[in-house]
Amino acid sequence: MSMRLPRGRRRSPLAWTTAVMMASLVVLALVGPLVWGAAADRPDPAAVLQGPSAHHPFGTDGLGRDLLARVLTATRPSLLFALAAVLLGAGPGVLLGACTAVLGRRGRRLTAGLINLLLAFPALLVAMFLAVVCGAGAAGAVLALAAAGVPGFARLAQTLAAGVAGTDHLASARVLGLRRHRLLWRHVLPHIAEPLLLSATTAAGTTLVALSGLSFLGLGVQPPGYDWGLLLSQGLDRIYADPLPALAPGLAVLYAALAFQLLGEVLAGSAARRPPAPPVPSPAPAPSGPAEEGLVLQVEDLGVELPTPDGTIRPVRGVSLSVRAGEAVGLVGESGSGKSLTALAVADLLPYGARVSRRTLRLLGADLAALTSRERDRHLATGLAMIFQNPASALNPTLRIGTQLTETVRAHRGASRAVAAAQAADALRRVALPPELLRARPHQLSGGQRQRVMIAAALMVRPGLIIADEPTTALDATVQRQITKLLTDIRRETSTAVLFVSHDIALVGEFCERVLVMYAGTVVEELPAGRLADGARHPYTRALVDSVPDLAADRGQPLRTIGGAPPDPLTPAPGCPFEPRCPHRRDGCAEQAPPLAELDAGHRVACWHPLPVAAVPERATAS
Ligand SMILES: Nc1ncnc2c1ncn2[C@@H]1O[C@H](COP(=O)(O)OP(=O)(O)OP(=O)(O)O)[C@@H](O)[C@H]1O
Repeated sequence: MSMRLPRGRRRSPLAWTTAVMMASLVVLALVGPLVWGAAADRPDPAAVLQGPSAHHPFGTDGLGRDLLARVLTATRPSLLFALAAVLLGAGPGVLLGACTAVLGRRGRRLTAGLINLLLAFPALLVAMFLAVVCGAGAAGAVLALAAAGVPGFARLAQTLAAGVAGTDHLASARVLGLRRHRLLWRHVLPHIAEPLLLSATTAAGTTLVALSGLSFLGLGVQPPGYDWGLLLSQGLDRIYADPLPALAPGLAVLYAALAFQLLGEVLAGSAARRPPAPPVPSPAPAPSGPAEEGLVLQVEDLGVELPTPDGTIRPVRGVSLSVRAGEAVGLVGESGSGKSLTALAVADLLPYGARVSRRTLRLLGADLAALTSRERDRHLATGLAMIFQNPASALNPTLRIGTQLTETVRAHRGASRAVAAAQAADALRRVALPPELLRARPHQLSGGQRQRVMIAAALMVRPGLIIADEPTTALDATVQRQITKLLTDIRRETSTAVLFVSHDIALVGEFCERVLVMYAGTVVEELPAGRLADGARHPYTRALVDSVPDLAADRGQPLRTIGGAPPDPLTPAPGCPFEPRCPHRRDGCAEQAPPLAELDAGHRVACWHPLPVAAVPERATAS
């Protein structure tokens, strides 16, 4: 986390003023008691309650002690007590709020309810009540203000953590099976630390004022100790005769509070904000069907339901797929066809609120539904790796590459730091990256290098299956080829299976051995990749293949697209979902959805009237 100011800010008058004010406070807090401490405590019966003079610029108090020395000396306790109250309040508050990003659904609800309940009590009243209960004194006042600050920090941390909860790198860390406390310390707190620190800075100013207020009311620091609040209260009796003994500590409080506010303001100008979104894994009930020999992944009748503001949608319906060891299976379809949700359902990474149904869900032979949630996490962590579309967001920007590569094997396989580092260096070499990159941070790498790092991270756990969700979409064509070649080499060398999710049917055709075509949440055709170009029998698959431009295409003509739009997931029609867009539709197609029927070995299609193999397809409407 960097708190350095941008060049412009560092030079701005506001930044300079803030720096000078903060520096003066720090210096006074450090040297004040050493330089003026003795004078501040030395009584002088001959100079009791004197007004300002050359010898005592702010006058003296009832025991003849020099008030300037006392105000300067009070800088240290005043600041220390305020900072202690902020830290003691921020610690539990931040933990309470941030843990909502890693807790299960129930835990998150309970925590959110608790935070809401705490926020219902006015902070200042709570502070005064607790100060009375704890008894007058500095410790009681600090604890009271700390307790009153907990709900505010908790709410802020909860809101910020909700933003982190939706990020790919937290999903990556989850799929690696990291325990909750690791997720919290490594993947949530570093990302929300900056705005929290800014908020704590500002809170230090308001807490200082509140603490002075408690001392002023006699509930805070007690004599013979003193802070600015107590000095203010002692000077108030004679404010009409000698205003300075009351004004000086009051101005000191104002000065310090302003310095903290400005510091927060200046730092906030350089802080980055992150967008929020709330996802978590979802449970899956009911036992799975029988295991099939040789399958790395066996999915039967998978369905996903999602609540939306307009009603519940079923973006994945009755999807069945299987992947064998070392095989590459492509999942292809237009945007919104349900590819990613299918992949996320397998990895137990669906968004919050999603409901999963399935007849069978087996990874490496194990029925995921039959495992306890801890066993399932562990099985997924060691059996499956996920590569996301955007390697920039899938890697944690605050951690070095080495840390990100090693943390899974250290957590799951108990590898020592040295062994894990050696394995990470090997993994980097296998993806053609120099081991020196272990010390680099994600921002120092190119997009292609980051995606190689993601693949290296996947290799570290030696998974049976890699799910690659649009792994090359964010990369240029050359790097795209390098990454798919790398995945092919890894697959051949290690027999790792790959489920390759992409909207690019040409790429899937090249990379995969088998292809499943999805439309409106269902699989409409499954066929060997080699038969895509001329053997596709579903009109939708044909249209997808035909929409791929080639070098021979006439550049004067518009690119071929599929006319019409996918069906509204809120109002699914009873018949074939592609019927309204299908150039080959016939009577009856709209009445009942066709089942996924086997045409010949390895080729299944969900169409009432599959296109004949030899037919020259009627091109989909150009639009
Ligand atoms: N969290 C969510 N809440 C509501 N609807 C969602 C959510 N996530 C996805 N959907 C909807 O579910 C459908 C399928 O989404 P999914 O991401 O699986 O599609 P996709 O085929 O992977 O598309 P893309 O290639 O654009 O990612 C889409 O209509 C999408 O709008």
